[in-house]
Amino acid sequence: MVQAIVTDIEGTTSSLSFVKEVLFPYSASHLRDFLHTHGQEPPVRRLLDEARQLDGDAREDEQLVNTLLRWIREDRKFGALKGLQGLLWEEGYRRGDFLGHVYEDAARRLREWHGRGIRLYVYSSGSVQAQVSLFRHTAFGDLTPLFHGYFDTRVGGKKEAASYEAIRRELGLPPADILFLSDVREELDAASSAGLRTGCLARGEGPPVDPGPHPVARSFDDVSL
Ligand SMILES: CSCCC(=O)C(=O)COP(=O)(O)O
Ligand SMILES: [Mg+2]
Repeated sequence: MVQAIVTDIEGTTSSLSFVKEVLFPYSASHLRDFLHTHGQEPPVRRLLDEARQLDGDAREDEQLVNTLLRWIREDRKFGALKGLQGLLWEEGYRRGDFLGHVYEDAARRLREWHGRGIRLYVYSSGSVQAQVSLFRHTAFGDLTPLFHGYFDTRVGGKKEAASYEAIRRELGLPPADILFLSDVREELDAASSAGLRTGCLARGEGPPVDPGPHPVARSFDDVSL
């Protein structure tokens, strides 16, 4: 019996285009201003130091900014970049520059599953801060009360079975009682290797999704527990 659902964001609860055409460009165009205003604050400094360690060449501030901008263009999933984006996007949400996109079927079924006592979690490459901000500011209101917890790449990469084993341990449930939802075959394969149930979202946005052996759903309405 499914007791917990762990969901990906981009391509699963939320559209690819929101992430690629709203969030990423926003972080690129606001990065310099954000660092100018907040660059001396301890959480930001820690993330900048972490980014500097990943790119030994980026000793000067300008070089580091250029490295971060390149990582955004290349969609790199480094924790330091994701942490900075999360802080920067939170400002954007609070200013009302955009809302977190969540598909209607996802918002509705997440509410239904929560009402049935199923524990809901998010696992995304976006930082925990970015995940919370997205679900707090949606067209369907604040969805954060629905979630028990959030995981980002601090628990490990999304294509590694060990990450799902760590999540399972944290949830304290048998793996077969946990359903992982994603639009990326390699993530589903990794979750399945750790013994989790899987569901592949193929929403028809962007390049065709390869479901492999995983049950396919065109929306959360098709997800069977
Ligand atoms: C938390 S919204 C931003 C998502 C993001 O930064 C990203 O890289 C997409 O990651 P996902 O694991 O949700 O596909
Ligand atoms: Mg995804």
